[in-house]
Amino acid sequence: MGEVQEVVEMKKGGKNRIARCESKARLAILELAHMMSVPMSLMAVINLKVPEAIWQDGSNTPLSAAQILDIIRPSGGGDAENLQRLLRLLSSYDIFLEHLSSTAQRKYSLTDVGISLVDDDQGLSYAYYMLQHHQDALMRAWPLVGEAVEDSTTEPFVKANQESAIEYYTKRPEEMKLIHKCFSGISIPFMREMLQVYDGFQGVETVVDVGGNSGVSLRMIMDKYPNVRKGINYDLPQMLSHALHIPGVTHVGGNAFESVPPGDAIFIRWAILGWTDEETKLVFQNCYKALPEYGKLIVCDPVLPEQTDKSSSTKTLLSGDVFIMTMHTTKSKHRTEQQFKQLGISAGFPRLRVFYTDSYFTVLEFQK
Ligand SMILES: C[S@@+](CC[C@H](N)C(=O)[O-])C[C@H]1O[C@@H](n2cnc3c(N)ncnc32)[C@H](O)[C@@H]1O
Repeated sequence: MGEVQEVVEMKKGGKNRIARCESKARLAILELAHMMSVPMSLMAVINLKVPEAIWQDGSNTPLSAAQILDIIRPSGGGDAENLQRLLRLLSSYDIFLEHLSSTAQRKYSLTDVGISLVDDDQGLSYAYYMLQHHQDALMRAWPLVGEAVEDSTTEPFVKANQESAIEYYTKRPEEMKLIHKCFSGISIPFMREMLQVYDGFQGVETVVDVGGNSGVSLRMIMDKYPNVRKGINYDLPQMLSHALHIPGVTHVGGNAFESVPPGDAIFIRWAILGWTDEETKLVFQNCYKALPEYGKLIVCDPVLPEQTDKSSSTKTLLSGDVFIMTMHTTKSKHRTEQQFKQLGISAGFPRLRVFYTDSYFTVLEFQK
């Protein structure tokens, strides 16, 4: 049998189909099957405070697993060989940089990705996003993801935990604290970068941040734009417990599905993904009512590409979409630019300008 004929037979499902499956395809499946080792190992090194042990206030000196163990367990104990196994795996995912000596001794420093896990001077880092995404309640919901297909009336999180995420976390202040740290840890670096390139807050006096949480985005907007003299941080009452004291900012508890306070510009960052199309339309209509003529609704949300390619940004956006389907309502979602445009039009916003300022979040400016 010729080679082409063999491939045709294989694709048709001949009896030796699996045996003849290309080695690249077999490897791809094994990589996916082992994928869980990656986030779990990353969680382990974060919990063991390995990034801080290597970072040491910026020295980032390469250390062996045994040296790291001496720092994280000063009273002794621990298994250096097993720690090294985690470090090797995570080096292959660009968290650590492996330094292999001629005597086969391995040492590890942090890459840029690894450095993003170390707390900054405000006590924030990307580690909290990682920790929050693997909290126990979420880990209980993951095995039920397929049920979002079979019965989309109840989200997997509720099936696993018998209550919605907001009800669950409101009762657990320690876990809620982690969520707030996760939000700020993600939002501050994004806002810093966005404010360098997006100037849509010029000439605006009052900004309402819908779903603003701690108010940290408003603080950064007002620091950069002194013309914004009044900020209203509008969030669900139970989410305002960690609101910051910021001169010029009033924290208002309320539900955007019911109403939105008036302002010259309304900002909604990283909240729409948690809403269904109907809920988003409702909030957009409330924003439309709350804005003056030519007022702006400025949205920052993940925006899906139309084409499904294999880039890491597409993979991250699509895996985030499945996360939201599992943990929020099954019909909350990441959207394409076209879907956002249609939602804007359905609520009365005729114009949309899109600014791709970051590889994950996009700025969408709807004008009344
Ligand atoms: C992922 S967090 C983002 C927080 C903040 N905007 C940021 O970028 O860090 C989403 C926020 O939207 C708020 N939110 C969700 N639904 C809301 C609603 N119906 N009305 C007001 N706020 C809401 C949540 O309480 C939460 O604080």
